[in-house]
Amino acid sequence: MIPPICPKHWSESSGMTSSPPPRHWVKMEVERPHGNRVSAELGGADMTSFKPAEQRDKRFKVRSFWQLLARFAPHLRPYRKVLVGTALCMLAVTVMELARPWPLKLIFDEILMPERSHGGWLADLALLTGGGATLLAVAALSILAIALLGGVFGFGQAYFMSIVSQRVGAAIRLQLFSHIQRLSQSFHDERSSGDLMARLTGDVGLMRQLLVDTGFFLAGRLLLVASAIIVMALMDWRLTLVALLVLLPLVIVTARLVPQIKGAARKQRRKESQITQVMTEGITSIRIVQAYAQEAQEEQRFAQQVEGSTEASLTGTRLEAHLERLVQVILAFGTCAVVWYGVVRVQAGALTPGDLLVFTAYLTGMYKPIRRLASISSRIAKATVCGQRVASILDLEPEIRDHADARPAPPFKGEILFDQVKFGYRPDRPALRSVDFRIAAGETVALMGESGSGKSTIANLILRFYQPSSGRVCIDGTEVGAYTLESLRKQIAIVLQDSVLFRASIRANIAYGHLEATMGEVIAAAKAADAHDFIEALPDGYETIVGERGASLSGGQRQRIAIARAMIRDAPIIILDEPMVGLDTASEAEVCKALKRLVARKTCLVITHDPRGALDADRTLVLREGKIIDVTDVTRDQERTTNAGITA
Ligand SMILES: Nc1ncnc2c1ncn2[C@@H]1O[C@H](COP(=O)(O)OP(=O)(O)OP(=O)(O)O)[C@@H](O)[C@H]1O
Repeated sequence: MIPPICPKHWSESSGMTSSPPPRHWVKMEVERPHGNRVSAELGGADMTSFKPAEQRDKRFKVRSFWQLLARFAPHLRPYRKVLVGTALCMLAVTVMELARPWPLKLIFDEILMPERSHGGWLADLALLTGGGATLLAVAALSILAIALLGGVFGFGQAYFMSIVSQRVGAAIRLQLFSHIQRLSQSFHDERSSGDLMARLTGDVGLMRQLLVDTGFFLAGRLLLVASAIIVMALMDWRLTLVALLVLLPLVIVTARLVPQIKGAARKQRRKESQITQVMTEGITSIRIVQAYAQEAQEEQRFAQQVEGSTEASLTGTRLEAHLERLVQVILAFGTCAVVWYGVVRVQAGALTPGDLLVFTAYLTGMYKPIRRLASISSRIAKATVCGQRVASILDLEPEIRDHADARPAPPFKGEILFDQVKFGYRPDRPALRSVDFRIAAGETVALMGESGSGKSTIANLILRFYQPSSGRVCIDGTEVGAYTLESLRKQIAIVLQDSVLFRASIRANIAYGHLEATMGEVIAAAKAADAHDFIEALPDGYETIVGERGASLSGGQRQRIAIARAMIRDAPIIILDEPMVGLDTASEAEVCKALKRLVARKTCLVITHDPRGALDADRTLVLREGKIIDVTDVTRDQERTTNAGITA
């Protein structure tokens, strides 16, 4: 089978390989009639370890938070003005934080204990206001003004920050989505959609939140700590040294515990991603799950992942709590030493009581981010894991892409040539062994053969989803690799056994084959596909939203919409992959009629098990174990087998 189509797999005649889809299409959800792959990946393997062949030698670049910031910093560029606004607000907030204890110093040194004043600009202010009640009013109103201004600038900072954070998150998500859409089939063969969803939703969201919010928080705190240290040093460098002494034990403790916290946070984040993965697979594959009555098994698998995540989370929380207690004790020693030595300095007349007040206030501000060291490290570790998971996808180059000298394909006549084509999805397992055939323009050729003989692989190579390991696949005498992917695929229309319908109107689903199509063209295509009458009979006609998974339509109706979609594309080459399998006799007759109209005067390759599905093909090619064998040979084989059976 050709893999089922959806935006992540391929676009059925969409030509979405190198230009982004129009906005109204991006929103559509994908319907996959038989649910997602339920495969060996069910165990929720850690997909960060995945490296496709072409990437195996590349070392992963993002290892630390700073590398992560550097990696995604270009996304900040469009928001330079907002960033300047954030920086200015941050600066103002820092100034307000620094100013906060000064009115109290004014009250202590110039109102309560003027005899201990050391002069300076506060004493000048006291003189200017005449002291007493006026000075007290100035001090009290300053407290209010500083708080108000701090609040206003703090709001501005949070507002600008959220703009940057949301926009950057959206840009990264869009970049990742576009990139995933352009990655080759070989990549999608190996990835579960659950893993990709986890990266697109959870990882990008968390990374954005932590990267921008934690980044700004750290920047703000660093600014405050640096300016507080400068002001403190100017006031009394000895006391500042005492305040900074606590850094030594802090460094020792954090050097021991932070890596463990980071390890636990990384593990927890990976487990959370696996939960999303298992959850997405369970929900998107609900038909298979219910059909096989595997709900209990899915629940168990989900519970296992939740348990793993809870354990990692508990380990992280325990380590964080441990570090927090230690930091608190060390900081308490620091505060104790500063207050002790500070009082000695006040008694010695080197500082005023107000100075000590400012000192202790700054100390609190300085110690605040240190106290949050544990949670910050854990957030940083999580952001790094998320960033790594996102960057590891963005770093992948599509295996199949336009060659440097690729040119747009001219309008095809439709001749297809396979010349000594060899190909294997895995190097050790050939799917095609030296395949040779030619389909003339306008010819309909049926491709038959037992399951696994390589029929869909031939279609995959015509669409250039994969690269042959040797030999040539040509259209109109030119190798498909010489054309740009978009121009090649735009001239091929496909209809599959399980046609994918998007969660959108029937009109939009048909127009997917040719986005600029007019309503008249949509109706004409539907009429040609024998779909017009049943569409008109639906309550909203062409505007009927196809229910999730196309549940409101029968298999035959879905197929006829898919045929209309291929019809509207008016492509010179049509590929039909078992389009009538699973239909009842009545639907089969209707679909067959529509298909015959679709393939008239086009080059058509019909993949089928059943001679009835060959649509009066001009020729039949038969594949066996990756090799073409002439139809007459097969007939002879069959006759021989039949005769042998009769003789026996
Ligand atoms: N994405 C893939 N990765 C690895 N092996 C694959 C992949 N797709 C197909 N194969 C293998 O390649 C061989 C040919 O597969 P292909 O799908 O072309 O057969 P087919 O004749 O179309 O079968 P069917 O009629 O059952 O759809 C098979 O052995 C199959 O297991």
